Amino acid sequence: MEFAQLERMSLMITMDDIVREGHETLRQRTENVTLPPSDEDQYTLKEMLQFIKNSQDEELAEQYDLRPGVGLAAPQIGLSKRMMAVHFTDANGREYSNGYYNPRIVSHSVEQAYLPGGEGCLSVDRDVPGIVPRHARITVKATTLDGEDVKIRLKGYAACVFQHEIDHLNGVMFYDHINQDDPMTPPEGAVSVD
Ligand SMILES: O=CN(O)C[C@@H](CC1CCCC1)C(=O)N1NCCC[C@H]1C(=O)Nc1ccccn1
Ligand code: NI
Repeated sequence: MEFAQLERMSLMITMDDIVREGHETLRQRTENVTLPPSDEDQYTLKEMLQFIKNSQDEELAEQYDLRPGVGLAAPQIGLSKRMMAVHFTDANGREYSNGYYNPRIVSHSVEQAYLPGGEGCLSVDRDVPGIVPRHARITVKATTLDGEDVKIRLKGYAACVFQHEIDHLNGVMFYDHINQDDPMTPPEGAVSVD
């Protein structure tokens, strides 16, 4: 591998690598990743997962000025590819920490859910108040960082996080879902996620 590629490969992701609103990749549909993934795609997805972990480490977040996050999608680092990473523990103490290629929602509940405090985004440097209606339960098929084809059933906070990330892969931002006429009123029958 030539030096330039090695040099690019050795850099950790910081906030400087995260594109903000107005950058075209945030509004593009991404292309599927060809599997098995190239060394470069594998390295990138590993770095995306590492960024999320680093962002939740107080010392590293302080040292590198990272905004704590629980998920990251490739368009947020200017890469129009169907890749995302998550690292968080849900209210039941279940841990989610992995990178995914070509995640897709294969089924979902009619029932809706929402995070009571609304949502934010590392690519959005402003508060956008409002309820973001999500599917309360989803089933996701994807290939993990380790190359395993998985089918995951998600509900609650985890379902919201995965939907937020998969939205990015389709050029959708969280505020696209907010009801402009009545942003703070949850849709009929929607449940709040604790
Ligand atoms: O596309 C991905 N993103 O834009 C990062 C987002 C993803 C979440 C937003 C709502 C559901 C998924 C993200 O993580 N945030 N949004 C902006 C600031 C806060 C931050 C967050 O929620 N941090 C956090 C850290 C530790 C524990 C709990 N929360
Ligand atoms: Ni986001």
